[in-house]
Order: sequence, then structure tokens, then C-alpha cells
Amino acid sequence: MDDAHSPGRTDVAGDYLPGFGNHLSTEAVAGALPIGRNSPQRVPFGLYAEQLSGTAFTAPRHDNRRSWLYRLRPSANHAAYRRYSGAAALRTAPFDEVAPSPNRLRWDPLPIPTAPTDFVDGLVTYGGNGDVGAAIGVGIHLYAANRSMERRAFFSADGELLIVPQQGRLSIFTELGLIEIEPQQIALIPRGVRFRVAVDGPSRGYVCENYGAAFRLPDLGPIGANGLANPRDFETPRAHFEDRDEPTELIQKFQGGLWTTTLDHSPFDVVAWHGNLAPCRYDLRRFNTINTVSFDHPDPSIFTVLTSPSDTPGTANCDFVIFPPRWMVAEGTFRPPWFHRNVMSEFMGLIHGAYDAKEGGGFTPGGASLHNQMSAHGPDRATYEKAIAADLVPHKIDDTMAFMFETRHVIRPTRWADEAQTRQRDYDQVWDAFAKAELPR
Ligand SMILES: O=C(O)Cc1cc(O)ccc1O
Ligand SMILES: [Fe+2]
Repeated sequence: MDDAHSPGRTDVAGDYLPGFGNHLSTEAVAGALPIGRNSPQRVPFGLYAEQLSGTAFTAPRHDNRRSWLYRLRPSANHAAYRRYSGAAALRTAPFDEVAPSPNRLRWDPLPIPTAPTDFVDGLVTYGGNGDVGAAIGVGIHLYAANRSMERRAFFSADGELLIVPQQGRLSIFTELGLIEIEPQQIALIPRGVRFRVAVDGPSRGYVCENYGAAFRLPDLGPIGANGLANPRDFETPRAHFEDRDEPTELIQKFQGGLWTTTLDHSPFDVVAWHGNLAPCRYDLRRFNTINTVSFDHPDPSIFTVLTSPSDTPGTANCDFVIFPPRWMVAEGTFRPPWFHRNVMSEFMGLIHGAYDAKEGGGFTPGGASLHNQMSAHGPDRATYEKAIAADLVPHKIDDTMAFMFETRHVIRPTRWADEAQTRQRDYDQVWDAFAKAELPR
């Protein structure tokens, strides 16, 4: 029997509320949401009021994120957590398994597991930076899964999760509602929010676990009031709950450790909620891409979807940047990404198609690359040769969706990432054998 309560069908626009970080109110049962106060003496239907704080109580109003949840049982109703032994490849900062590598690293896609593996157990950490205890940095994971989480829920107390699927649709049942995404869509799950993931087949993707300040839309400066990711294209699910009194495993990640407890009920029992701390999804195909219409290749910050600021203005804890389909019209310009060395560290993934700096192959959907602080990188030789010979007519870069997690701290690979069979030992060769420039005699 499906006893999930929903105000409507699933996966239609109406099941989501538009906007980024808005103050929203939603109830799956009419009358469940208290009116005019957060914590009345008696909540409608005997529901339990619970505040979920994503920022300090005293954070400035424009940064303050919190929601009020009205649920069948208080979340506090659980037995002690015990250590959890699954998700054996999941790691947390500080990353000190192997020395940080100045080498340029690239990996083939993760194979889909042959043994039954769900989203949580299928997480594999490639690296990260900072220190979870200091709320600085990120953990960068990939997942490969082939089965749905059943009677199991997960949350990270360590950070917000930015989920970037590359293969397979995900149905993410969260405490605050149901989010459905496919490749080229992303989901953002606030720190602490419980969820379970159902897959519809072999599934693979990327996860940025953000220990720092929550992702937000970047400032637009002279771009103006519109452009890049527009706020209304972020979609937050309406309240949606299940009333199930059956054992459910609840796994949490806390300061890098994994812990488990068994509830005698579903944790997805939030009948109504209001506030501005909630999971959301975004379709990367809605990104309003802005680029040069004159000359030169702009810095990729022009493609920032979301940013997690650090204490230093303009120097992000992490930027989530995409490389979407776009017209290339620059005149008298080397159009692909230039050669460069960057103080920021760059972890890249490919969701769909091909990436315009790697004509020579080797960076395939589901693959990943890491160009750490000051490591020299840029177009491979095939890209370079093609670009300097190109007729500079308007050209559409199509069928592509790459992304980058760009961060101010060096990304330290895990032992798994360093030793993986999928790591391309010959990656340096993509920059071999460039002809020497010839000066006039
Ligand atoms: O290294 C990369 O491929 C990412 C990147 C793309 C670009 O267009 C400019 C700079 C940059 O780091
Ligand atoms: Fe780069």
C-alpha cells in the first residue's frame, strides 16, 4: 500500500515552488500549518513543531536560513547512533591519506557496480580540502549506484550536498518534499536534511559536499538584474510526507564518521513546513549564458551558477561553474580555454557530450579531472591546432555540459583517487610535443 500523501501528482511544475532561498509555506494536509506563530501551544493535529537552523540564530537577516517543520514525531525521538560500516570509500577533510599532488590528474568514469549498491554506499571520495571541524572547504565525491535506498535515509551533518547526476534519473525523497532530477539538472540538499534516493537504473554522478557557507547565487555586478542562473528557475518541492510505522535505518555523516540508528517510523513525516531553508533543484539548461561578443575568452567565472563564499571577498570556498552550449563569435581570438595557471584549484566533471578544451579525447562523460593550484593546464594539442587553424565564423558549441568545482584551497586527492585503476597515468601527454615558437632571425 502506498500511503504517501501528496497535494498533487509528482514531477509536474506544480509540485515545486519557484525561487531561490525564498520564504515559503507549504502543507500536505490542509490546516497543518500553524498560522501567525511558529510554535503554538498545541500544533494542529498534534504535530510536533521543530526548527531547522542552517545558520546561527544571529546571522544577519540576508544570510539567515531556517525553516519550521511540523511532523508526526519529533526528530529527537531516536535511539543512540552506532558506527556504520558501509560507504567504505567516503572520506572527509582534512584529507591526509596521501601527499597533495601538484600533478594534473584525470580519471575515466566510475564503473557501475555489479553488486547491489545504493546512493550512500556508492559514494566514492576523490578528494577535497579544508577542515570539516572548521567549517571550511569541500569534499568531492562521485557516486555509482544500481539500486534504490529502501527503508534507509541519510543526511550529512558535515555539509550541504550539491548533487550533479551524469547518468540516470534520481528521485530524492527529502524531509521537505520530493525532488526529481535527471542529468543536466542538479539538486541542493541543505546540511542536516534527511533524504533517500531512488534510482531508475544504473546511475552515476558527482557530489560536492560543502562544509562552508551555503551555496548562493553570485552577485551580477555590471551584468545587471538578470542573467546567469535566474532565481525563479530554482524549484523547491512542496511538503510531501509518508505515514509509515516501520523500521527505517537513518545514517548520518558527522565529522567524517558514519553513524546509524534505526527508527520505528519513517523520518519523512513532515506534514507542513515554512521557512527559507529547503532543498531545491535547478535545470542547468536554463542557464542564461553570457559571453564575449567582441574578442578574447572571458574568465570562466562568467559561468558561475552558485557560489559558497569564504571570509575573503571574491575568493570562494567553492564556485560551481558550468560550460553549457553557447555560440562562439569572438573575433581575432583563440576561442577555447587558454593555457593558464590558477591560484584557485579546479575539479572538473563532464555531464554530457564533449568539452571544448579536450578535442584529443580522454575526458568523457562521468570522468573527472583535477588541476590544482598553479598547475599548468589548458587546451590539449588537438584543441590548440584546431583553434589556431579555425575560420572564425560564428560557431555553436552544442551537445555539451561540463562543470567545475573551483575552490580557494588545494584539493587533496584521497588514496582511492590516487591509486584508482581509472586514473589515467599518461594524462601529462595531452600537453606533449607542442612545436616551439619560432622567433624571427
Ligand atoms: O581548465 C579548464 O578547462 C576550466 C577553464 C575554462 C575556461 O574557459 C577558462 C579557464 C578555466 O580554468
Ligand atoms: Fe582551468
